Amino acid sequence: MYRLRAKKILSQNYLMDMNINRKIAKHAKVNENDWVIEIGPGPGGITRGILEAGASRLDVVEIDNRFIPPLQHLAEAADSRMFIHHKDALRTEIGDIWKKEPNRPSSVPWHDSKLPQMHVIGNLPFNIASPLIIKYLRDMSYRRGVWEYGRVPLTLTFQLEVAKRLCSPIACDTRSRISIMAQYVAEPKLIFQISGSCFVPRPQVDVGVVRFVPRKTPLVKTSQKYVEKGLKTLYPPEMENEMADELLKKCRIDPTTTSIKLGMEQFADLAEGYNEQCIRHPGLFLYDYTNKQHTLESLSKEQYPLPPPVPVFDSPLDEDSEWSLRNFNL
Ligand SMILES: C[S@@+](CC[C@H](N)C(=O)[O-])C[C@H]1O[C@@H](n2cnc3c(N)ncnc32)[C@H](O)[C@@H]1O
Repeated sequence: MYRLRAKKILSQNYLMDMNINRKIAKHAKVNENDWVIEIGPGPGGITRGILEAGASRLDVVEIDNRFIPPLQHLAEAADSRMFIHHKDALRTEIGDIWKKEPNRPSSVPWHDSKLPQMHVIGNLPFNIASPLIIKYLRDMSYRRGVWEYGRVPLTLTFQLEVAKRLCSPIACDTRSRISIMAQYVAEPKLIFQISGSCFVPRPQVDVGVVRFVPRKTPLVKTSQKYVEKGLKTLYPPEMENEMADELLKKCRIDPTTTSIKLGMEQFADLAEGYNEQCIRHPGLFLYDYTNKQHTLESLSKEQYPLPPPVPVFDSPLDEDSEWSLRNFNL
């Protein structure tokens, strides 16, 4: 009706099959009276699926002005349930969309088994999928944005290879840093796959739909102590000041910040920097501050005094991810 063509620069691959659009809404577990934010609605296929599932409010964030008229058309038919935000999702704080809405569903404490009646859903453009998921995982770990309201589930599409990495179990060659970043704060599940042939135009890859349910408590325990204090326990007393200081400087982390304030990318930097120190100081990797008998010298004579090599996978994520370890000259 609107004679729209896909723009390659916006990675537009539309899902025109309403059975799949309904399936996404169903597997995202959208129920009557839920509130939903959809990222990148495009011509509105999934949008219809969400409205049909009975969402009582749907906010869509779309960057391409060509889609605004058809979305308005849909909004008119949706009995005041749908609101359009003509914006760039990467620059939009989605938590602000509902901030001033007095009738929004009740917030649910993070430790509660129940989830809030809210969802974030999107068939994302592949070129914004990586930065957006990093942003949302970070917001989840800080419990900010929509995650201020509780453990709001997030259902997003990714190219299948990335979806597999996000959900990868251990000891699998799909396991990568993004698996840890996602699984530390959420339980991501690859809920179903969509063949590339279901999209218009057809992308070169298949697609995985991933549902992230935030964990009640992150798996990595954090404390309110200064981060420097915790780091020092990684080293024998004679080198703790120098090594902790070096690591924090390289990662550009304030020593008096608390570990709860560190984002996942800073944890990744610390892990990588510590690994590098362990390679420079054989035996350090085996050091355990609770075992006072061990010295660095005795540990360096053990059979495996160095950390195991870090496996390297070619990943499209490595190229554009903002948390690459630029600080280190390894
Ligand atoms: C892969 S298409 C999917 C469209 C629709 N959801 C579907 O399934 O048919 C991605 C959509 O996201 C939109 N988009 C791209 N970059 C965006 C951004 N930064 N913020 C918001 N929307 C964006 C595109 O204009 C396009 O409509």
